Amino acid sequence: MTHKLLIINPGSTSTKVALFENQTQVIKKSIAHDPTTLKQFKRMIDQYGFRKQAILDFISEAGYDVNQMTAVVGRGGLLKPLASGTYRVNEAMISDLRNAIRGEHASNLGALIADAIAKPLSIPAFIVDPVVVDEMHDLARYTGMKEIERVSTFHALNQKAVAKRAAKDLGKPYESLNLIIAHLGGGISVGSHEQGKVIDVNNALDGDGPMSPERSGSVPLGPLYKMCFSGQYTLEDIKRKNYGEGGMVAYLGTNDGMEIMKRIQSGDPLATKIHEVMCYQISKEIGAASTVLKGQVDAIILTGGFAYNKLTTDLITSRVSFIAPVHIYPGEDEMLALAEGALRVLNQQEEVKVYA
Ligand SMILES: Nc1ncnc2c1ncn2[C@@H]1O[C@H](COP(=O)(O)OP(=O)(O)OP(=O)(O)O)[C@@H](O)[C@H]1O
Ligand SMILES: CCCC(=O)O
Repeated sequence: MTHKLLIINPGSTSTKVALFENQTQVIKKSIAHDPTTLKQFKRMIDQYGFRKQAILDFISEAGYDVNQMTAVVGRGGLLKPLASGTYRVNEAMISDLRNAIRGEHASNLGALIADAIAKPLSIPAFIVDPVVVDEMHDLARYTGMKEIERVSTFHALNQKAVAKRAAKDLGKPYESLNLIIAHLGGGISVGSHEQGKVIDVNNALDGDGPMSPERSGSVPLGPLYKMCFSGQYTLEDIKRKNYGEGGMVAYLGTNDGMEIMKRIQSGDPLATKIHEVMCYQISKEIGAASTVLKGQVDAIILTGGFAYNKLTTDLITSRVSFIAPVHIYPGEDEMLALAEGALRVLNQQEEVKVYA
């Protein structure tokens, strides 16, 4: 049987859309959203109608009929912590995403839009490996502040997909390998994969880990709380410094890796320095992950948009290759990973999970 899948992957600056016939991608587009248009929406949920219409317009302009779809699959958002897998979109999930119970993130729109398209067609809507997949071991959950617990929030979909691809290339089951996977995107997460489980990972959304193109990563607490109580900043100002206007954006005014590379090539000393700092911090996080895995590391994998850039991967490799061989899987496999997650359930190779 041929399953016709509509795949929806909302990101901070774009919505990626694809149609799949079983595992074959028929069309794909990354619909870029103008940052000034997005800024008009106060909350993420306010972008729902705008993004849904952009998806439907793309499908009809490409000459396809949404009525022919047999399932819709969205990227999963900030839900309660979950086991890895494929989940049917249900009312509990819709309600938690609408109320942003774990915060605002573009991926919250994946299930909402998938459900809105699927429901009138009486076809199922799914999410796969949302950003809250939680396989962390107990030790990783503690901080030094009793009131604050570490939670697992990372690029679970791409990390899991790339891990399985790398395992195949290494000729071993994912469940038999120890891998460190660094996703280098707009946000950065470094996961310690121990025999098929991500037992520790920095929280890519919450000021934890290395700086990224648009996030601050960890900063010393003392100066931060002085800033918070100085009266000079609102909570929103501080949040933006951590997320959206931190990292490369704070120092260089852009989160665009290509632009930063151009500046480096033209000899810009600040761009060169800040890029090196980001690579240094990523390498430190990889070093920390190697201790989580007690030095038993089969491979280090660099993935995400910045992994396309040789200067970035060379700088990181020069610091971490003593730990394990470094493999580069640039970009992301998220659309295929979403399609495959739905197909495993539709073809009854895996049981669909229920969000409660
Ligand atoms: N060839 C390249 N050289 C340098 N940087 C690049 C290249 N290609 C993409 N990038 C940068 O990678 C980043 C985006 O990566 P990616 O597409 O993985 O992230 P995203 O999907 O926007 O966010 P996230 O991965 O955090 O969800 C951007 O800063 C982009 O400019
Ligand atoms: C938390 C993973 C997704 C992101 O960095 O935006």
